[in-house]
Amino acid sequence: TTLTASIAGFDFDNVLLNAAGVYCQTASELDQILEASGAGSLVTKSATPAERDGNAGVRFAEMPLGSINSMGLPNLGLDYYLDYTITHQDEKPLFLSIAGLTKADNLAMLRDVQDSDFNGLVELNLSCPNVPGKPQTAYDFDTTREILNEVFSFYTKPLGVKLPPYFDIAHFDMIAEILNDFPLAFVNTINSIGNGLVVDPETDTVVIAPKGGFGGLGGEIVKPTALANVRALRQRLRPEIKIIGTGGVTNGRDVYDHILCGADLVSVGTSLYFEGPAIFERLNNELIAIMAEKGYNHLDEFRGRLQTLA
Ligand SMILES: O=C(O)c1[nH]c(=O)[nH]c(=O)c1Cl
Repeated sequence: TTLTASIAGFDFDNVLLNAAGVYCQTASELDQILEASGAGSLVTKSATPAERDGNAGVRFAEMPLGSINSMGLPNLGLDYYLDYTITHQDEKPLFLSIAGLTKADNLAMLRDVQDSDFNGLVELNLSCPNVPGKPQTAYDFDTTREILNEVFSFYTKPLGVKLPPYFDIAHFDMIAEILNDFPLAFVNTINSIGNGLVVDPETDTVVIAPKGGFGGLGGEIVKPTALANVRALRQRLRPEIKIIGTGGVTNGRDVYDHILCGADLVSVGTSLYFEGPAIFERLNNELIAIMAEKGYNHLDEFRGRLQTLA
């Protein structure tokens, strides 16, 4: 059974990696993903130009069927993650995630990466829901087109975007129309479902401190939305734009479902947070078992082959 996939000429020897933000804040965490058997790649915590503390107070909580977070983009700054990825980029194809708070910050960071020795893939995060006062960029279609226009006026290395979930067929059409106009290597869908609210039944309070308890949802609970976004974008995007499926992966069947909906790579967030990097080997083994049951030897035999009903 081969679990290979490729994006922008990079060959991945298996389809799994971490979701940006999970297990990827420090070199120590990143090393654990890099060395984890079953992880084909890694992505760094979304970087801003300078180091950030992020939001104050309790900012992550487990809930039934998933997690809620309002981290607020805590990160060690672009140079830290650029150093890490340049150091390790010959070991596996790597993703560097960036999330500027302004268009100017995104463009400045991309100029730095363009001029650096990093030759891996950049994931431009247009979907952070947790910076107070900042909207999720990719819900603003005009701004998204404007940013991509400026990015591709100078950036020539492989680049993809991390998208928020969309919930309206018209919005799938609109974002795909924009993305198809650009030489994107991939899209990663979905980011957390923004601004959910969880109540602690013991205390009648919210469970995280920032923003009055509103935070991004991840885990099992988001799987149907994640699969819908993977499927809808696969149906609409040019085939050259690959898809990283993220959201709701807890077992091999979830990985299989993301691929069936069209994903080329599959990333794991909430479950990785709770289980640790050993999850990658488990997920790969479970995926291989499902493929064996179905007589598949390669992902190409079922990628994107979700059937509709007559
Ligand atoms: O609060 C965060 O740091 C965060 N949290 C998320 O769930 N998605 C993101 O893209 C980011 Cl940047």
